[in-house]
Amino acid sequence: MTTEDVPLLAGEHLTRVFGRGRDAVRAVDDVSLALRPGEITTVVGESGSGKSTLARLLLRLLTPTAGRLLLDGRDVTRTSDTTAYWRDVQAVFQDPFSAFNQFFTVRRLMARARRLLGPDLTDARVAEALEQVGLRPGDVLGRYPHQLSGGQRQRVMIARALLVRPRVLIADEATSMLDASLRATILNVLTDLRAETGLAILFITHDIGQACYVSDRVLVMRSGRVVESGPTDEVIFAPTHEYTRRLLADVPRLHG
Ligand SMILES: Nc1ncnc2c1ncn2[C@@H]1O[C@H](COP(=O)(O)OP(=O)(O)OP(=O)(O)O)[C@@H](O)[C@H]1O
Repeated sequence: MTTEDVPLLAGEHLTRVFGRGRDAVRAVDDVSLALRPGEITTVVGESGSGKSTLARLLLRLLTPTAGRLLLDGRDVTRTSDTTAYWRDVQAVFQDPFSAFNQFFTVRRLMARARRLLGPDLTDARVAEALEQVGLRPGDVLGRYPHQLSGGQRQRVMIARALLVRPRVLIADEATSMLDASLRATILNVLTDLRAETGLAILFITHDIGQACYVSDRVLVMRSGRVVESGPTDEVIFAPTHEYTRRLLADVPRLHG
């Protein structure tokens, strides 16, 4: 294998079981995936299919029951240095309002990255991250979360993740709480980032319509397993699995 073939971040046979014996749930069951620079990979599946558990495994917030996590081909499944890992792999979650401390201004929220960045966290770097997501620093830095729109809050979240200049961004239902037009804005922010920074993005959603809009590759999850995966065009326009067809049937405008 040449270095170019080595994925930026790869999960190999990742499995996570919760509980024991008859109550055991295989939330993620033998899932393999590879994230590459400048590519958006979407994981799609219904509620309970294991998407968030997979995200938490990839973020090293959970340890897999089996399987490995490789960063640049290096096994990082059980390395102790999560701080270094989180400089490379960052995340944005569903509800930006609950994730923020309501009593902190945007300036102070952004300053929390100091834990990972130390003195590298400069005003210029904060401004750069906000500009990358289309926000004007002067407009938002002094504001509290409730003084921002839902779309602005989600963009602040993305900016905060970008502060460390990660190479991988995991967006777990990052657009689900937003209405259709704001959702499109955030999806555009993600596609622009991919183009400008070569970021590898894992986009997690229950909505296969969104997968179609942004991604290069799609993995369809059901009951912890990947039932179908491949380039977006193939999965969306020539699905081979009955479950994928069912998900697509709920998006009439794609096939109508
Ligand atoms: N900490 C936990 N303890 C026990 N079971 C869990 C835990 N976390 C998740 N599960 C179970 O694992 C399965 C997958 O859950 P997960 O949250 O990963 O699915 P999801 O696809 O992200 O769903 P949603 O879209 O509703 O968030 C579910 O059956 C869930 O009940």
